[in-house]
Amino acid sequence: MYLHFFYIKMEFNDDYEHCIEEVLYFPRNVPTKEAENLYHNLLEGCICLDNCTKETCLCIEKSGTAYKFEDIANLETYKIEEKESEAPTYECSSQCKCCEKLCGNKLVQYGPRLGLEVKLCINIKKGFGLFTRKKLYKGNFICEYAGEILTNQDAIKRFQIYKNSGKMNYIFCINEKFGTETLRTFIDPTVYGNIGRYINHSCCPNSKLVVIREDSTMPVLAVFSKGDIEIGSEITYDYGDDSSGNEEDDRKLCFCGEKACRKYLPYDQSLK
Ligand SMILES: C[S@@+](CC[C@H](N)C(=O)[O-])C[C@H]1O[C@@H](n2cnc3c(N)ncnc32)[C@H](O)[C@@H]1O
Repeated sequence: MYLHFFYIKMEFNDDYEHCIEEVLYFPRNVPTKEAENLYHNLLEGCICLDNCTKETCLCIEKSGTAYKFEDIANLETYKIEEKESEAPTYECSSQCKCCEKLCGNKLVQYGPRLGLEVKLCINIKKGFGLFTRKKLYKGNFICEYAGEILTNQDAIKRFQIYKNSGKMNYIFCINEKFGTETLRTFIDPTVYGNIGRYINHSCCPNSKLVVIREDSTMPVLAVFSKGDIEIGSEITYDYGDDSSGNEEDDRKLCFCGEKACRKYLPYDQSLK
């Protein structure tokens, strides 16, 4: 009886809603019909008999790092380690043989942490933003950036439609390098998405993006804190390196308010 109680995992509970009616809450990525076949390959899982460790687990070995935690049963205590390579982090999944409750290599798949809040930013030109009502520590998982997964062609088409109708851009392109190949994945939470869609850009951000893989080759984009984040702070990450150009090139002004502001929001030239 005591053991049973000890092993109950305090899972995150994805009970957020959108504050905008026309947006539908989708907790995880969903490929469109056109993109469905891009990610049909299942990944090999681990064969750990009980808990997963750096020494035994194939998924942790592929990642190069493991999550650190004070309490395996409390996901709020989990932290991602810094790693030198930009290789994805492989979480254990339905393909693995390890024991669900004893595995410390599952985090992002349980959904966003509690205590996040969507509200209008003080500078209303930024629109809504995502804020935390709880203190976060360096390496804590915040939420996924989930939405529809698009083909390259659809991403270009939709980007133009959104731009011509004066809408904000939510399409995010993940660029992953595998040797000489670059894999580009487009996530669009404009209509179907989760709470991650409200995260604004900052030129001096408090969070970063990490690419995760679970049971398939479809990437999952996860937001982790870069340092400690105080109660009430807005969660931000850097949308990308390319802040070149000017308003004549349709560049949007950045209102992050940081001293080191690069003046324009980063822009993905390939969607132009
Ligand atoms: C992913 S959405 C972020 C959430 C958005 N603010 C909202 O109200 O839903 C990206 C859009 O937010 C706005 N945005 C994000 N960061 C900004 C910043 N630092 N300065 C100005 N606008 C920003 C831009 O319009 C951008 O296209």
